[in-house]
Amino acid sequence: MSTKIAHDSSGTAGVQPEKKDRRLGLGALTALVVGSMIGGGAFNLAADLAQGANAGAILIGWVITGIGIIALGLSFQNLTMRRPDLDGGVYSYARAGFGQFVGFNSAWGYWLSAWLGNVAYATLLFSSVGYFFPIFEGGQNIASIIGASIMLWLVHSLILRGIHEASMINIITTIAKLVPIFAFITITLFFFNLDNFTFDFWGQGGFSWGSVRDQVVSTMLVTLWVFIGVEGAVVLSGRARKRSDVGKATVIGLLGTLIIYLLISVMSLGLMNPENVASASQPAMAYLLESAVGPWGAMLINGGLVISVLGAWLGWTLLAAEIPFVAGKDGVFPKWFTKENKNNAPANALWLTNGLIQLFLFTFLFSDAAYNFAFSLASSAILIPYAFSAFYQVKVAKNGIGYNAGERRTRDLIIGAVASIYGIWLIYAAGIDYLLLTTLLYAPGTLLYIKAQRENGIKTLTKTEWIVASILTVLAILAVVRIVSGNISVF
Ligand SMILES: NC(=[NH2+])NCCC[C@H](N)C(=O)O
Repeated sequence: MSTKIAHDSSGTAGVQPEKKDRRLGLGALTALVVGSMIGGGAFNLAADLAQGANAGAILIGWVITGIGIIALGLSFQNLTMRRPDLDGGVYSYARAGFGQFVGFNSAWGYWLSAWLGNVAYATLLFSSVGYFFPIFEGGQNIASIIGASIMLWLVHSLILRGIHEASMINIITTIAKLVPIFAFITITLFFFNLDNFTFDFWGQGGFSWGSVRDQVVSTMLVTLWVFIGVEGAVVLSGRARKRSDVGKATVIGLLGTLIIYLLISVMSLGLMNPENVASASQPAMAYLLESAVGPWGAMLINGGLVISVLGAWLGWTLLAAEIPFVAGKDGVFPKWFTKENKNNAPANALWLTNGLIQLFLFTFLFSDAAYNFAFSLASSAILIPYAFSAFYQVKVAKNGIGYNAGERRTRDLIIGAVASIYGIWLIYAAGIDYLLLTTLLYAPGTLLYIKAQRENGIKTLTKTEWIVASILTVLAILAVVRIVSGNISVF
């Protein structure tokens, strides 16, 4: 993954700093865009989808996600073009369009999602390591927590020393993830059994609107999770050698990723019936391939996963520290977050981020589906920054912000509208429980916002800010009540 947030320390990177002006052809660019979205989610995708849905609903889920994500991706691309001055990443659109408080919450949500995603990566990583070293089996036992903690602080110290993502690391991890995934798709093609795929196609023995709707809804946080990173992927398209390739690379990259995900889920359901896919051990892709070709299949996938997730972990840690750092510089987060060490690493932001990850690693002990829980939270948390970016796209197109006089804007308006509808639909689909949990994570943010505003010389919240903050707090309390009373099963 990669982002447009440029940290002003590129000259001091410990590992080859990436050249800013490296231009790419369409092929290389597409690989980069695809590779930046695929991290770990792909490797357990089939099981995560099959847990709540059968083939028919899964296909519908992909159609909705495809339309929504492409609209969102194109919105990000358009916003990059119309507002080149906003280089703080995703949250800066929310702020430009809807003010400081919305900007703050978008940065907060994006940050939450970034590190919660790494919690998910930790358990996924160790479930794969557990294939080779059974002591870690399952990826969420005490050994895995210790292993993940060591990894966490290793990455931490590397970043404190000033390491950046190097293009070499990107190339290696991109190959390491794409080769096993393509191998999986190609091999399972030969084992595809239409009877498996059509088995109980609509679930519950036949089609019914209510059941299919519920199934589709159940896939939405999963399909979103695997597309997180789309905002950074789009920015990569800007590195096209030819100007005309920028838009093409975005669409081809997004469609390519969609097709890969679609094939992973379809091929898995062709291999065995939905119940068996759903109950495959984590990471499902490894065990599905093993069932077809024997142990080397699992080795290939698990090996690829380990490299892929390590790369993504590093990338998302850099980003997770970068978000509050940049927001701090913009006065949206407290100044505390802007502290750098002598290697120009955002030290305070990094310590807080990794400290929280460490804390959340302990939840593995109480959880029986740690990976699922963590990525669902990461997906829910990112809804605010994504939705407000989509809303801003509508605003930009409607008011002609950054457009030449007389330039046509209808297409962009439609794209923004579709992305906005997708965003709102996701909020509905996330379900009340995840929304309540998310408010629990958003509510404490308000305290930081108040601090940041004080530093800006603004002593009181505005009336709207009070109202929103109060609603958040009430919902957060409700979340706690429901957790304590056992109505939301967190673990
Ligand atoms: N650490 C994170 N926040 N990762 C989010 C990116 C998830 C990515 N799309 C994946 O499938 O793995």
